[in-house]
Amino acid sequence: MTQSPLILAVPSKGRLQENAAAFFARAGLVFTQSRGARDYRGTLAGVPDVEVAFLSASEIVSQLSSGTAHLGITGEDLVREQIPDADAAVELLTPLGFGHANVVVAVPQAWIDVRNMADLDEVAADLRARHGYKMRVATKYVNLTRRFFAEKGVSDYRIVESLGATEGAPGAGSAELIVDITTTGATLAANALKILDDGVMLRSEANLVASTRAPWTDRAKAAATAVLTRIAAEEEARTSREVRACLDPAKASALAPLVREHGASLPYGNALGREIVIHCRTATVFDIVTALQGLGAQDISVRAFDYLFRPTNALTERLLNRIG
Ligand SMILES: Nc1ncnc2c1ncn2[C@@H]1O[C@H](COP(=O)(O)OP(=O)(O)OP(=O)(O)O)[C@@H](O)[C@H]1O
Ligand SMILES: O=P(O)(O)OC[C@H]1O[C@H](OP(=O)(O)OP(=O)(O)O)[C@H](O)[C@@H]1O
Ligand SMILES: [Mg+2]
Repeated sequence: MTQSPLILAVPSKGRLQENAAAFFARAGLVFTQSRGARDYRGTLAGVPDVEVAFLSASEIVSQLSSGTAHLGITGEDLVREQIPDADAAVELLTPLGFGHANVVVAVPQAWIDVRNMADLDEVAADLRARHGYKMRVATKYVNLTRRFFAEKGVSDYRIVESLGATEGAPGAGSAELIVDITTTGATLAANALKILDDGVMLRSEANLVASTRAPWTDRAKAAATAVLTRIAAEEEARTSREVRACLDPAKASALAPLVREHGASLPYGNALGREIVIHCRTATVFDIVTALQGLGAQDISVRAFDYLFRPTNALTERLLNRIG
């Protein structure tokens, strides 16, 4: 029996598409897509055993949850909303630094006395007494809303499921308040809504997510390791620098403590000759240069890398720890 390949789910539209494609490109992972009318499938150039599925952010969550896809990029908001037992079904391998958005509770700005979740109890009681109906919350984040409102002890409300333009609901009279995602706040402001002081339910961003339920064959594991190793090597490169210098061998004994003090390393060992090579975090470069100058080092150079492959990386370890 042939072992199934790795299914990598990538956003094909919407807010995450461009950034996700750029993220893979940075890691030298290039899609070769055969995007015919119905064939939203592709491969990764030069990485065997990977099948790329181009899907919407929300479909990616469904496929990770069911185990149809092994790895995917999607928003944490959707993971938390769509998967009841998210921590069992998926592993968030790493946040990606894009797709930032907060899931928030927002009410009309005109409600000047309503500032926090506790104030909603009064609103609910008032609506009931004066108009005889339950306070209505418009949202597509039904599960997140139920969980958050329960935590805050607000129970006298009903959810009006919204499929889009949620911010318009209070103005249209179909709900009193909303739960939705916001980034700049422009849409909330345009609809004269304000976020409650304790109304930030989740700070979300795009994540690289692994499914624990997908068929992790040896073939899929090997392909995932190849992909994650490249991603990790790009990140390691971006956050690291190489410092080279010419140092009097008589000063070599001062190198190990210098490197230790700055959390750096001597990847090729301590100086035998005069040339020394240090790998360090970007932020520590100039402190290290100064320290080397203090030792009388000369012709100090600092270089960036394209890729830096370490013997192990946190991404692959995280995945293998989880899927065994
Ligand atoms: N304004 C935003 N800025 C940055 N990221 C956002 C923003 N809105 C949403 N996102 C992130 O992108 C994910 C997908 O949103 P997107 O708008 O692409 O699709 P959607 O609206 O959920 O679905 P559909 O494309 O089917 O309408 C969201 O769940 C969230 O994680
Ligand atoms: O705080 P802001 O920067 O104004 O962004 C928030 C808006 O962005 C998203 O909608 P999107 O444009 O993705 O349209 P959608 O409702 O069709 O998802 C979200 O649903 C908000 O409506
Ligand atoms: Mg959207």
